[in-house]
Amino acid sequence: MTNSLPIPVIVNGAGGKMGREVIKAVAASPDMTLLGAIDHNLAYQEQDAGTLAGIDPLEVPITNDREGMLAMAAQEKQPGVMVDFTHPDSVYDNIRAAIAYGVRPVVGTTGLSPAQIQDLAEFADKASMGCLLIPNFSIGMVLLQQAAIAASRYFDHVEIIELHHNQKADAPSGTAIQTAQLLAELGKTYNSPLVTETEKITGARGAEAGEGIRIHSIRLPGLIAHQEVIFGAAGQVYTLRHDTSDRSCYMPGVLLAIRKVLALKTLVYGLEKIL
Ligand SMILES: NC(=O)C1=CN([C@@H]2O[C@H](COP(=O)(O)OP(=O)(O)OC[C@H]3O[C@@H](n4cnc5c(N)ncnc54)[C@H](OP(=O)(O)O)[C@@H]3O)[C@@H](O)[C@H]2O)C=CC1
Ligand SMILES: O=C(O)C1=N[C@H](C(=O)O)C[C@H](O)C1
Repeated sequence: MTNSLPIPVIVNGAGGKMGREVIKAVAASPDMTLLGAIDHNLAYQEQDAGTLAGIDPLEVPITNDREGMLAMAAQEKQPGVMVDFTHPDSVYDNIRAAIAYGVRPVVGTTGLSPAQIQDLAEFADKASMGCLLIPNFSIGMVLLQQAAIAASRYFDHVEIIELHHNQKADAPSGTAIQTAQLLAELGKTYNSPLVTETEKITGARGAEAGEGIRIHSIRLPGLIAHQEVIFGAAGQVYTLRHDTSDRSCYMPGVLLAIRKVLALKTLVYGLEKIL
């Protein structure tokens, strides 16, 4: 039996689809306490985070005062964690602010550029602080990516299709970009063209994500988050597919990341690195 204090957690983007799930998951975790809930949407100000998430009140009012909340976390006996599910436009500033206050970021928000990630890695290094950037918190997606890496030894042709709800701000998805990176890092070039291709409508062949890998993004109401990695070779097609039917699938990964980030001293990218 351990008598260590619960991990103080701040949720940024608390009123959003993922923020509400995280509030429920943190509230149900005995080794964590919800210290604060941030959201810039004025409609949520002062609302109780628990009530908004659909559980019992937690006596944590939602605020848009990020600096005040981080300053409060910096006063805690235990190092705090900020879970960020906000927006591609704000996540970079949120991460820098958290690190500056000694609060460890666990980041699900996608859309950071490679230059921003590099800059944040240097910032975390200088501060000797852990920071987790996780494009996808579901175990199923890690397994799909591992299967794709295994398949790439035998297939030279691959394309990625990602399908999401139509409220998603960034395209392609962070997961699709990471999947393409994992395949590109294996040191081969895919999809050598057999003919000279002409796009009659720009974008018809998707976006080139490096080493010949193409990503196609679909946005429709009715979808949550889905990805296919399709390999082709003479006479056969091998399709890997992951479907999200409920955002609760991300929560075991989020809780694991909150626990793991405290022991890190650098920025780490990808759930597979902490499993
Ligand atoms: N890594 C993973 O496993 C997953 C990652 N995601 C990513 O997480 C992010 C959020 O997704 P989702 O919850 O669906 O999005 P939502 O739009 O449902 O939620 C985001 C919330 O954050 C608020 N917000 C936006 N900007 C700020 C800011 N600067 N400060 C504080 N609050 C802010 C929004 O308010 P308002 O609406 O008023 O702008 C909204 O309430 C996206 O980048 C998405 O791709 C999503 C699912 C899984
Ligand atoms: O916006 C979403 O919903 C999701 N975003 C992440 C991404 O961009 O990869 C993770 C998951 O696909 C859900």
